[in-house]
Amino acid sequence: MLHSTLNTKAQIPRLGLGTWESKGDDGYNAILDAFDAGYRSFDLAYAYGNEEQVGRAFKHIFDSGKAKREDLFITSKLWCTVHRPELVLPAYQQTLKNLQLDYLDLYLVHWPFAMPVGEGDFPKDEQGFRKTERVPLSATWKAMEELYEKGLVKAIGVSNTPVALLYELYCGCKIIPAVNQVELHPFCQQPKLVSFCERIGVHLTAYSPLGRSGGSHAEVNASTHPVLVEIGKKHNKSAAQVALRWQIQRSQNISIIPKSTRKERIIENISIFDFELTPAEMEQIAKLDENRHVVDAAALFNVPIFN
Ligand SMILES: NC(=O)C1=CN([C@@H]2O[C@H](COP(=O)(O)OP(=O)(O)OC[C@H]3O[C@@H](n4cnc5c(N)ncnc54)[C@H](OP(=O)(O)O)[C@@H]3O)[C@@H](O)[C@H]2O)C=CC1
Ligand SMILES: O=C1CO[C@H](CO)[C@@H](O)[C@@H]1O
Repeated sequence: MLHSTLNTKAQIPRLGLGTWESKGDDGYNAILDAFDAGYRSFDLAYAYGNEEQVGRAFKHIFDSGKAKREDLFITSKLWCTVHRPELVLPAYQQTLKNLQLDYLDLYLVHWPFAMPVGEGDFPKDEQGFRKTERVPLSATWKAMEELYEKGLVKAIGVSNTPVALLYELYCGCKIIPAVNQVELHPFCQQPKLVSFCERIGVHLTAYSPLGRSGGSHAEVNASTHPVLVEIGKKHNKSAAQVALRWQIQRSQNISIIPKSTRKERIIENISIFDFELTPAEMEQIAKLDENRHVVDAAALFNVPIFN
């Protein structure tokens, strides 16, 4: 497995397993199937509501003697309802407990917006948007820095953080985020964010790298797009594999976390390290960018700072 080096000097695998909507037995089995297929990085979040079964799957792997904790790179995320600084350490400890782990390799602030505590995980305002609360990202970040400085977590980072907010944080913080996890796929390439993160040494993890495979937006389906299908035919690979390989070649500073709970796709998605796209093919894919997001932050939070 290829790795990128984070600004903490830790090595992050270029490919990991996404787990949003990996629920119940499917979620449990996906972790085991991915481990057997060679995945060593796993992207989790409190908000995915599956920490219990994911944690059981890790325990099974460790108990079987097939891997030690240090062989895996495990990421999870601080949810929006616990951004108040005094809630960050308890939230981290709760996640560790749910996952039956002693530490995380990477803990991310899931969104740069806070939501009020005590009203459930997804409080809504009268208009149906996620209800926000005024907690500055810098205050939450200070509490994240404390986790890192106490040695409780190996690296800290952010997610869904656009250039302006990231720059503000970067200028004022003690510990520069190791990672910004954002939406990146052929139809949403975010070139300015990619080059800015490279410049300031913040690694990018590409979420929804298949454009959710048309899950919620049929028009951004990386597993059926004709240009990707055609390129794939030349390499005897699927369109999904071409979309994933493109990100591996696009920048050394990007890792990808495709999600699947189907064993054959879990294997398909990691089988991208035995072929190479030509410069002309890379160029063809670069032209597919439409800045089309499947996760629309403004629609979720009613905070139009993104596009
Ligand atoms: N930080 C954040 O705010 C966010 C983080 N994420 C993270 O990123 C991960 C990946 O993103 P996600 O939104 O899940 O979307 P992906 O782009 O990874 O697409 C997942 C969808 O594609 C299908 N799929 C997977 N592999 C293939 C394939 N080879 N061919 C065809 N279809 C395929 C899956 O179905 P099936 O399972 O049936 O195979 C699933 O419906 C998430 O799971 C999560 O961990 C995602 C969104 C936001
Ligand atoms: O991580 C996530 C998975 O997808 C959700 C729905 O689009 C996002 O809101 C969330 O940030």
